[in-house]
Amino acid sequence: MQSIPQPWKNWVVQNLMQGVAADKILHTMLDKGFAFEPCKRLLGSNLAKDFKWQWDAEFYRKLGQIKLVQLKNGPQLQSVQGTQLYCWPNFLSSEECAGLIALTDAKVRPSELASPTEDKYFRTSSSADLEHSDHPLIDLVNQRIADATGLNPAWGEPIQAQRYQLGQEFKAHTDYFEPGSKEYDRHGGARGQRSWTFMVYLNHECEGGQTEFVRLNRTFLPETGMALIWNNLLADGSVNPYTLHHAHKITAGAKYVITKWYRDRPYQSK
Ligand SMILES: O=C(O)CCC(=O)C(=O)O
Ligand SMILES: [Fe+2]
Repeated sequence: MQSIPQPWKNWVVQNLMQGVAADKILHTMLDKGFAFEPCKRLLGSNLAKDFKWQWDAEFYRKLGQIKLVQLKNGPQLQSVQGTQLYCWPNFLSSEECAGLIALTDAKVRPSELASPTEDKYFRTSSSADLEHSDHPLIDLVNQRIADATGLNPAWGEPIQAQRYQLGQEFKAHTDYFEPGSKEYDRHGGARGQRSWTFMVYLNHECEGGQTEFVRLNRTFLPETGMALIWNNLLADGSVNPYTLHHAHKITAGAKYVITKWYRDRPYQSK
């Protein structure tokens, strides 16, 4: 899995051959969501040695070192392949989960897709944006996530809840936006790429509904209050395809989760 797809590599070479300045090529790539480090490697000596960019390897190394990584009795690292994936049982109490389920039921609408797909059964769940102003419980949960991660809340999207009823699922997808795609143009840009995902299961009164990281060979069964936390980016800032995951179909009951996605820039809603 290459961090810059071959067609984009060809595009870079063509531009260099036509005499386009390396820093101009670089800025186009950055605007399209490619990370600085792999672009810098690709451009090699064409780019001035002292070219500086805030979102460099050091930036993503720090972004990868969230607080929970350092907690001795905290969540456990679950995965291989250089992916940071943590599981944290009892992150929320069952009372807190029940409160969030009630808020979700009061607000749900059909879920949207970040990337267009021909498959209208790709994501069949319902979603609800749980805003700060909705209820003090949302503030409490946002605060707990901020305390647990040390991530600046300004870089987080509002919490979003998902409800899956019988037969509903979210097929294998990544939470990051594909660099170089229309999806990145629409959702990334000034608001940045998705970095960390902080997800909490709100119930386990269901069959099916497991979350499978299909390229990591890791599957999690819903457990009330348990958090799954993963970094969608690698240490050099490029997207991590190993984070591909599938929320399997519900075969009995219903499943509820909340998700907070973080960006790699301060997030401002449109
Ligand atoms: O419901 C799950 O298990 C995963 C949800 C998810 O992947 C998402 O909302 O992006
Ligand atoms: Fe997801």
